Amino acid sequence: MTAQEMYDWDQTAIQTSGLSGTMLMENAGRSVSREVEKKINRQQNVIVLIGGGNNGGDGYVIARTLLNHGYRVEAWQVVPDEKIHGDALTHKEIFLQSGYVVRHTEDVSVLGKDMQQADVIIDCMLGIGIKGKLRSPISEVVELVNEQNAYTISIDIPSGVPADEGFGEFDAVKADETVVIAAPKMSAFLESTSYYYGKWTIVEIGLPVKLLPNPRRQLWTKRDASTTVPIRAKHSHKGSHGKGLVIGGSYHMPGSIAMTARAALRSGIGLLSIATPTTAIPSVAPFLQEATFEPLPEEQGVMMEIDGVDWSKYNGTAIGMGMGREVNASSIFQTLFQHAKGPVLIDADGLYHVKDKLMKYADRPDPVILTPHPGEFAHLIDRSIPEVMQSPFTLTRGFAEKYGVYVVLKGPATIITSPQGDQRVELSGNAGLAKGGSGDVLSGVLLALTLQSKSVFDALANGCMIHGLTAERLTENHHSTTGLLASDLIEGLSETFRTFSVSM
Ligand SMILES: NC(=O)C1=CN([C@@H]2O[C@H](COP(=O)(O)OP(=O)(O)OC[C@H]3O[C@@H](n4cnc5c(N)ncnc54)[C@H](O)[C@@H]3O)[C@@H](O)[C@H]2O)[C@@H](O)CC1
Ligand SMILES: [K+]
Repeated sequence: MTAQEMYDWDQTAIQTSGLSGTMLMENAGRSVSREVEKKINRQQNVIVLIGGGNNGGDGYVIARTLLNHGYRVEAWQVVPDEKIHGDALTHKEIFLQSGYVVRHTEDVSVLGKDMQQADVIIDCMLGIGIKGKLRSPISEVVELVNEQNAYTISIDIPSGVPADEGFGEFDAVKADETVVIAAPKMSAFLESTSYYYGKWTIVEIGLPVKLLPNPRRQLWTKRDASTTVPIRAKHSHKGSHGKGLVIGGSYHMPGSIAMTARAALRSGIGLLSIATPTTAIPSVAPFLQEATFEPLPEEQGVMMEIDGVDWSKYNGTAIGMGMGREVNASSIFQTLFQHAKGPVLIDADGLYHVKDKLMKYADRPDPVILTPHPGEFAHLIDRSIPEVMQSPFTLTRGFAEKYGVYVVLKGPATIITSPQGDQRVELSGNAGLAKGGSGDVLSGVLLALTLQSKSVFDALANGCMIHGLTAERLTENHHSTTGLLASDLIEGLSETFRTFSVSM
């Protein structure tokens, strides 16, 4: 969610449900404490750092709850008294009237000395209300926190991190973990900000789900996948699972198309054919006994055209992997969009070629799916990679709506956007995927699932999850993130599918 969506949810709840701000703050503090108590023990010295807004108010509830439960806690208010007001002031008073002591000092170095004795720091200085550069004294305290060895748990957001996307430079607490209140904010998913969160978990604080504003963004979970990954019917035949065509490869680059094809086969596609230059076939064929071939006319090892393909045989296509940049793209994409039936997935070199052709073709009745990494997406929209990384949600939504396409923006948090602008974020995977070939594998998984699912959107989210979970599982067992190869992923897919459904 964005900060504004959070405030709207909060306000609607308070105005219409009868819940008050102080009740929600009590709930938040208690839910967070329950989570924090899993990580700390009563011998440890805990410091709660309290700022001037409602994040600080949560801090007062957390400090009181932990003290009531017998933990060793010091509550440090890091802003002057006049900054504390509203619900936060109410909870400060409850804290004091419970017989507990608030510490504050004009001199940050006194707090610094105290922090050196701390085993755990709970950071409740700033949440979604941060505006602009950090001001004193919080700026100094943030610096101090980051110098300590203490285990740091931030509440809602590591203090200093902006809630929303679109921000550049900032200073912030580097948390070991973050307990997120009610719903993850956009910055939990961006490469430049997610690092500050450490590991994060979400706590529920009693905001009525029915009053949730619809952000049209959803975190895709295993539970979502388990109800939507296609189940193979007992009496199905090969034709019911899709007849896919993958177009790509070249004499010098035959491997990527082979990986896409093999991944599609391992993801349950019914029939698969590979359209690739004639001279590339001998090097690809031995890995793909289950596939058939559409030999393409070529010049110097790259495909020239795809006019000879028998389109009536296929109901879905993936194009681009290893096709090279020297091809006659205009002719190839014209033929493709004129004749290909069913979904068309465009990846890798295909994305390079399709840039100025999208306007013309995206109004086809069947879905078009683009699967760029940030570099490829930056090229597509004429922006820099840092700009893409700073605002991936807004930029992909704008693009998908403009061209009427699905976009799968790949990364540690993969963002999947529908032509209507609905978005899903998928978080599985690890550094083992940051290698050549893993994108080719993903394309194959996505093509196969798209042809077997009722919903393209579900297929894309599930495909990303299965791909990522496979990497996680393989690196837990035999492999390392260093040594994991894209081809290992393909062989690992089968096992991942087993975990998802009984008869897939
Ligand atoms: N439904 C909700 O949204 C709920 C939110 N709660 C908490 O409330 C937080 C939001 O509260 P607020 O809106 O009061 O915002 P914050 O508590 O995040 O911050 C506002 C305070 O920070 C100061 N500040 C802003 N920018 C600063 C900067 N650059 N340097 C130094 N100080 C700065 C402001 O002067 C103000 O005192 C959430 O993050 C969450 O922790 C909970 O209390 C429960 C309910
Ligand atoms: K915080």
